[in-house]
Amino acid sequence: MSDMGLVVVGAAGRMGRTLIRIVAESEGVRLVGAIEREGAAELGQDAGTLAGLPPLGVAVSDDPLTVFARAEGVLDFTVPAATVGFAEIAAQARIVHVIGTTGLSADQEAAIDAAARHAVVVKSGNMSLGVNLLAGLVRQAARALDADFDIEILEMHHRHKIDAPSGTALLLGQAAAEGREITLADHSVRVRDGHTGARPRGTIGFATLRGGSVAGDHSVLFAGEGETITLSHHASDRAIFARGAVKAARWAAGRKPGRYSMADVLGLA
Ligand SMILES: NC(=O)C1=CN([C@@H]2O[C@H](COP(=O)(O)OP(=O)(O)OC[C@H]3O[C@@H](n4cnc5c(N)ncnc54)[C@H](OP(=O)(O)O)[C@@H]3O)[C@@H](O)[C@H]2O)C=CC1
Ligand SMILES: O=C(O)C1=N[C@H](C(=O)O)C[C@H](O)C1
Repeated sequence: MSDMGLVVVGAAGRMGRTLIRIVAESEGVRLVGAIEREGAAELGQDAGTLAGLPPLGVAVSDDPLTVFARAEGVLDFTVPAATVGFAEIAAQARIVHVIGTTGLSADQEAAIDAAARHAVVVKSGNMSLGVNLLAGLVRQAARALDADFDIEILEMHHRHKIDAPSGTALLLGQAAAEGREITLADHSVRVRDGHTGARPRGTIGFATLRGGSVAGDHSVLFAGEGETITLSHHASDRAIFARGAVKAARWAAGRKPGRYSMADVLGLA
């Protein structure tokens, strides 16, 4: 079987460069395209050079329509509006779309659902094995502990991150809500400021820290009377997300159109 041809969009970004490196060193896949937005300084550069590797013979382009036509999958860690556009083009080309982008609105999520009627989409707020395993543990703990245990989700990321709470924090919140058999949207507290009053029982709180170069730290606290259980994940290298994305693309190849999660890919669903 020939290697799966992958395109990295947002090629010059933190994740884009990491993805190019991981695709180049992974078995069963090869880089066939690298996309940046119109006007980007990196257009025309070799994708390998951009990622700190020897040249790969793939020039960065701003023409996804042409590049997707010669690919079997797209790895997309960009921004929500760009991801919605790429989803339409990937669906037209009937190729796998692996989406790591976070911070999509409800309307943007609906656009991804629409694209997934025609193409295989794997979307997750976190592509690492560790976080997806953690989500299962959080679900289990939330099922075992009643609302006497307050659930709080704490995340910290680098100073450049533009969305909050992180996609991972929301994924972990969703897992906790499922364990408790409640709806996250009706129980989440995402902001606290000033005279807030006492904590409403049964809510799931989110706290966001931003600073430095932190790749992604998440903790879920179950705080009871006299004891607190903390479940945590610490990312020290973005390669964990990129390896997960490559795994997802390979898993998705040849599947029925639809929207899948990383838990599906890892057999944790
Ligand atoms: N699910 C997961 O496991 C993970 C998800 N993420 C998510 O991935 C996303 C990207 O993160 P990160 O790499 O740190 O961000 P960066 O800002 O470093 O990278 C995003 C890249 O996308 C480019 N871009 C923006 N619009 C377009 C467009 N229309 N066409 C092509 N390229 C475009 C940006 O270019 P420019 O800067 O010139 O605008 C930039 O190079 C975030 O949403 C983040 O939360 C990150 C890590 C793991
Ligand atoms: O922006 C990032 O960097 C990350 N974003 C994802 C998120 O929003 O959870 C995943 C990871 O934590 C890194």
